[in-house]
Amino acid sequence: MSAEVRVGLLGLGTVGTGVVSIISRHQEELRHQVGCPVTIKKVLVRDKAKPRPVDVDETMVTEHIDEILTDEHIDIVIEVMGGVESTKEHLLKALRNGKHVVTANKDLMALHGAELLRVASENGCDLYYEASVAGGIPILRSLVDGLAADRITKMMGIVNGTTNYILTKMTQEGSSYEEVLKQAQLLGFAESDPTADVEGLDAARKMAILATLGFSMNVSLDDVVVRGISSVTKSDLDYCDQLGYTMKLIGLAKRDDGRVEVSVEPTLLPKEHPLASVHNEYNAVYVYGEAVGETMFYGPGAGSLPTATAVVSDLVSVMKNMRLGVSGRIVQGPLHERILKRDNEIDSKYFLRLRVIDKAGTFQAVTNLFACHEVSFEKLLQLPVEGAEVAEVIVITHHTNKENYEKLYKKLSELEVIESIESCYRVEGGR
Ligand SMILES: NC(=O)C1=CN([C@@H]2O[C@H](COP(=O)(O)OP(=O)(O)OC[C@H]3O[C@@H](n4cnc5c(N)ncnc54)[C@H](OP(=O)(O)O)[C@@H]3O)[C@@H](O)[C@H]2O)C=CC1
Ligand SMILES: N[C@@H](CC=O)C(=O)O
Ligand code: NA
Repeated sequence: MSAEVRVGLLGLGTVGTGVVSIISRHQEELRHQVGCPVTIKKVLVRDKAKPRPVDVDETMVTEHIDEILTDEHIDIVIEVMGGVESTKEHLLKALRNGKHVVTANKDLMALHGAELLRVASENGCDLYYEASVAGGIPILRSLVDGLAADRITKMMGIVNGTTNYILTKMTQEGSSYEEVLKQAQLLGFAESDPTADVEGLDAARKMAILATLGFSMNVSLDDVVVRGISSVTKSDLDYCDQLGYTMKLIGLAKRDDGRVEVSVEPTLLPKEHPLASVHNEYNAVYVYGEAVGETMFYGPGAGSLPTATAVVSDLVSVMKNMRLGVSGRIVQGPLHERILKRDNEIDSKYFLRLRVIDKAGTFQAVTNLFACHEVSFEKLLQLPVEGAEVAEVIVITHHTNKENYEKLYKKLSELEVIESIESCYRVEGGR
């Protein structure tokens, strides 16, 4: 190992500027841990002329990625620029050129993680990606190291900062969806195209990564059932509140008898549930292991310095491996075959908001359908709608399986006395 470790940084946006700042401010701590100074040698940006909030020597900044990927003096590439296909090619090139890689890119890891890890291993290189899931929370290393002895059966979490920020502000301050999304973008939480955040795809990518590591099986993005928050309304949030629930975008990965379900959807949690009090851009992941029982990991899931902490901590791991001569340790393939649960094996409670015609017999028609599908009520609320001959019926069901629920939903949508199904959500926690 040379007298200093030289880093090439791809990207100088929200996360990249955090990385520069931590490496410069915490140089003493870093040097103490790895035994030599850490230097950023080159930084890739799209537009050199753009003003930057951190001090970076102009001569270090380039718009040409090959100046980093082929520089034989660069030991480690940090990728915080985003992108999938071209970024994958760049990182493969870096690995084949013997450079270790640290990335925050969940889009890339969820789609091409297995290939990148294989190429890293073939080239004796490390590839770390802690920042890709739940920003500053050290969740991947907790699964891989801290809980290595256990068999994980459930992971449930808030893994997208932007949507949690939006739902928090809509619930607590009555702000509008559009207004809060703009704030989340300004604060640097949202992706460059925030569709991935609000439609649940960003969280789905993270859940695929978590399930792959936690369950030791190849869980792909296509295996994740995804629904975002863009259709959640203020009235839904008000009803949740009245019924004692909080709405969160919940990522769920469950394993029962070797079969798994992985989903991301807006979900009602009882207000006393530990995840219900995770607000703003904060994330939290609940992990259940057969031996350890319940554990919970909490922290900032997005933002410059928190995310950069995960990136620079990975950098420290890479440097320690270099010093010990154990870089590119054999990557273990998955232990288990990935078998998805069938719908009749997926168990949950559900919230339904129905707009019904307010006349005699309606209620009975609705309750009959529930009974026919073996779905029973845990909570039921009927409210007249002012100035209209309709009423709103809000139901929280007892536990049922997804197959029954979906059959019921279809029949409800065809029932004459139901004007519309305004909304439906999964309900977790509680009895
Ligand atoms: N923001 C966050 O809180 C978190 C982000 N991440 C992930 O980290 C990565 C970076 O996110 P973030 O910092 O927010 O993104 P930004 O959009 O803020 O920054 C991206 C940076 O990469 C540069 N860049 C992008 N594409 C290219 C390209 N083709 N060639 C050269 N330079 C390029 C941009 O250059 P220029 O400045 O000139 O435009 C910019 O400096 C993403 O993968 C994201 O998903 C992960 C966890 C949290
Ligand atoms: N856009 C993401 C950033 C971190 O992964 C989020 O909001 O969580
Ligand atoms: Na993390």
